[in-house]
Amino acid sequence: MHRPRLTTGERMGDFDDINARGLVLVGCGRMGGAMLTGWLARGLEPGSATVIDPKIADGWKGRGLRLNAPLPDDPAVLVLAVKPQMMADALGGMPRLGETLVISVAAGTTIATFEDAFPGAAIVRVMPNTPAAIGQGISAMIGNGAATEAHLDLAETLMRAVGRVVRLDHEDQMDAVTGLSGSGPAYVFHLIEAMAKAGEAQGLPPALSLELARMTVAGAGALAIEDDEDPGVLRENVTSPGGTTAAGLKVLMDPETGLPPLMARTVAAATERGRELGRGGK
Ligand SMILES: NC(=O)C1=CN([C@@H]2O[C@H](COP(=O)(O)OP(=O)(O)OC[C@H]3O[C@@H](n4cnc5c(N)ncnc54)[C@H](OP(=O)(O)O)[C@@H]3O)[C@@H](O)[C@H]2O)C=CC1
Ligand SMILES: O=C(O)[C@@H]1CCC=N1
Repeated sequence: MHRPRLTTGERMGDFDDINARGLVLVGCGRMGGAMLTGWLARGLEPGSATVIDPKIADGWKGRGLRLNAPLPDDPAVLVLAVKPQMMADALGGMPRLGETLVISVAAGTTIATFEDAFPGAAIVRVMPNTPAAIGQGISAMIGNGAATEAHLDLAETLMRAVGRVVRLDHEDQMDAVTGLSGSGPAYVFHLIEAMAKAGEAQGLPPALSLELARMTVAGAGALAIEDDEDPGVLRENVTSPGGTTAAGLKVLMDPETGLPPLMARTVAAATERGRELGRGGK
């Protein structure tokens, strides 16, 4: 099975340069907050992190972070984690930075937009996902022409602190990545909801049905990683000839009405929305 290059795990020492020069995080909501949690757990010194967010959540206060403080002159990295629709505002407030690597995790917003805002800067566009909050994310990244291997390694160090990392060949893959793995956790959570409802429809109590659905998705996901086996083989391992799974999959895998065409439309819609946001859509 073809697998892209994946890296995971990180040594504490890899934050040395970031701790010395500083990290700036602009936008500390769901995604920025998830990443910051992982970085602090992996060796980012709180006093090296300047966090800019006008409505910073109370949970971040009193932890030694530099909250809404003046930016350092030449931080190692500036991470932009505001909504694409807020990006122009956020960029408008940025001072000129020295040799700082600029990382954006925003859906849609293109490298060209950041090149206009930070002429000559090394820029890495990253698409993470929220399982980063528990170190189980997957991030895809691509750099601009000014981003050296050292810049890409620095971005990878940060993203490896919150999960696995894949490098893309072209920026135009980023919208499909967003539609698949960036948005994907929401699809999986909805799968849990739909399975739980389906169990209820067959007479199970709601709490029991939700527990069965949640652990089934979590366990199957963990097995898919641990076993390193093609998911089709894992599926066949569950499917006894003439058994219950075969009866269920006949419905789920129907090429006209089953999950494949539905998932194709789902990922296509999310991908197209990423493209729209990239064109400046609101
Ligand atoms: N959530 C996800 O699963 C993923 C999100 N992303 C990307 O991450 C980015 C952030 O998304 P998410 O974390 O969900 O959004 P959130 O709204 O949770 O977080 C964004 C934060 O930025 C704050 N903010 C708004 N404007 C500014 C500004 N000018 N300067 C500093 N902070 C500002 C917001 O404050 P306020 O609420 O007051 O506006 C908010 O706290 C988006 O670009 C999204 O595409 C990428 C992958 C996955
Ligand atoms: O919904 C969004 O636009 C963001 C990007 C990927 C996940 N959340």
